[in-house]
Amino acid sequence: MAAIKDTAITPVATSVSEPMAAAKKEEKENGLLRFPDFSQQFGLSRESAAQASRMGIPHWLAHPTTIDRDTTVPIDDIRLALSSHIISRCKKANINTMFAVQSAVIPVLRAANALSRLRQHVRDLCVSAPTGSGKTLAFVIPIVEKLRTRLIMRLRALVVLPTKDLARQVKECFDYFCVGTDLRVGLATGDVSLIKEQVMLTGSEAPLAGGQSQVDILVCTPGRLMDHLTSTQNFTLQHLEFWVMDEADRLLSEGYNEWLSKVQSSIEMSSQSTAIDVQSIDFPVPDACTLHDSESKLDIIARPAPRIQKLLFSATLTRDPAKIARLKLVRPLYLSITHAANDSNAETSTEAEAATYTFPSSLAEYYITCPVDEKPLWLIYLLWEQKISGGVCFAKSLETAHRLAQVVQMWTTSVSEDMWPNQKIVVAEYSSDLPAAERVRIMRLFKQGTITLLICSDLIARGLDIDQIEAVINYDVPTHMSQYTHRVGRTARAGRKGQAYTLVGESQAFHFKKMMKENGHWVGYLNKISPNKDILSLLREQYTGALEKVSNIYE
Ligand SMILES: Nc1ncnc2c1ncn2[C@@H]1O[C@H](COP(=O)(O)OP(=O)(O)OP(=O)(O)O)[C@@H](O)[C@H]1O
Repeated sequence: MAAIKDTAITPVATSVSEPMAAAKKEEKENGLLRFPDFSQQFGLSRESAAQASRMGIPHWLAHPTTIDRDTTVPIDDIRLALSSHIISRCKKANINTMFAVQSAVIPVLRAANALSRLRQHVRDLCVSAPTGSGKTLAFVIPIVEKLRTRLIMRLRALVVLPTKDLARQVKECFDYFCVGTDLRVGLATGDVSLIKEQVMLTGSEAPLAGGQSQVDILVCTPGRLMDHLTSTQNFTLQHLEFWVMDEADRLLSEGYNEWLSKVQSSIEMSSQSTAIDVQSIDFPVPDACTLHDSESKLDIIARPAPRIQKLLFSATLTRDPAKIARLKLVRPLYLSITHAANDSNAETSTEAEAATYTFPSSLAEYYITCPVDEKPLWLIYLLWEQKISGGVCFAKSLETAHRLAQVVQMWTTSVSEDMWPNQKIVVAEYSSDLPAAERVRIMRLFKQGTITLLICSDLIARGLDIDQIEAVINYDVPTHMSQYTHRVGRTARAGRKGQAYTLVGESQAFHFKKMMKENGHWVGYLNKISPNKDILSLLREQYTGALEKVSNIYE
């Protein structure tokens, strides 16, 4: 997810292949009109496709349309069909080419929007693309393009994200591209009171049969969306055209069960309520349907509601058939940004097929094996030896993060300056327990470089887009590949270089290696660091002192 920044960003290396010789029928239907690299060149083998079908994975999900992650397209390429408004906003943010995911998704959405006003034919889209590959702009740009010429304000785009921080980030991105248009973007995350949000969303009018909206685009978290569906007067999804689920696999996971069915039923109810007998209308004309509109009341009410296009984005999209079925997708198209070299790095063909996780090409990955009970010492060793600044260190729980931060802090204060020529380590704990203002302060100091290492739980493991993160350290070994993917994805974003280090306890080494191998991400990806024993024993002395001080705090 991205806030648009003023700083120059180096895009990934350009490798636009020739347009395909002939647009196939299927591609035309998808809106994939003669676009580069859209062949099924890295699709599943026949064998694994058969296996997918045995597992109940639908055909479309087992056969993604794949796009090489190094594909880029200039922003003024005719196939993107971008307006001068969007092009100038892009240029202002130093965005001169579209990344692979944007090059793939934007034409599909632009084509779908252009083809029919009623959009009855539109296909739902599932997009899987590596962390930091630019998924946010892939939906922000086409939505703004579609809506920026609208006449009246209605809630037409709903963007749902799992956390407040991510929602705020995406809202900033929409705000940036909406500058110079009449579009209004709302944020509903519970950061302000429900009443304030209600006034922001729908005003304070008496109930209107068709609802009313003061925003065109709403970025929200699932919990707050449910609050508005149940208790906000005039809040309606009946005019919705886009429903984006970013970090979709998270939104479909156990903890987020209820919201999906609530939104689905709200949409179904409103689509039924549009099938009104037009002769019998005697309720007040809904504001959202008529104000400033050139169309007549009957036109609007009699017309079927536009079909909502569901857009799912994730770096680790679920292939669980049951979860996917709950979404009730219509003619879904699955776009997957992947990497041809996945195949060449994998040891075996089974590994190549298992390589469903794609990582940024600018990411270097390392691991270091160490005794579990000495992990803090080895973390300190890594910080020192690898000269890590701008680092984020992930621990498995808030408690571990808290204790670890204390040990490292004690250690940094107990070593003499001359042990650290030209290197300063300033550590801060960053946790959901901290008040929001304190988190903002810590993040500001981190961005300024005053704090060099953030120690946290998985709070910011997903989606967060911070340029200054140069390295990620897995202090606790991730238990799932998707957890590993999202954590390390906080660095090496948008083509920038980044490093990921994993501290693997000796007893965890077997499972870590197994997980990586099963996911086709071991040989050629993970590099082992062998420690310098002399330096380690030098550091051990101060470390023991720091440990004692922390133990005293707890006694
Ligand atoms: N075409 C582009 N040119 C230059 N920079 C870009 C481009 N597109 C996106 N970016 C920048 O790339 C960074 C990562 O983008 P974004 O946050 O959308 O990634 P993401 O794919 O959503 O990652 P994650 O899966 O971790 O959420 C952002 O800082 C964004 O501004």
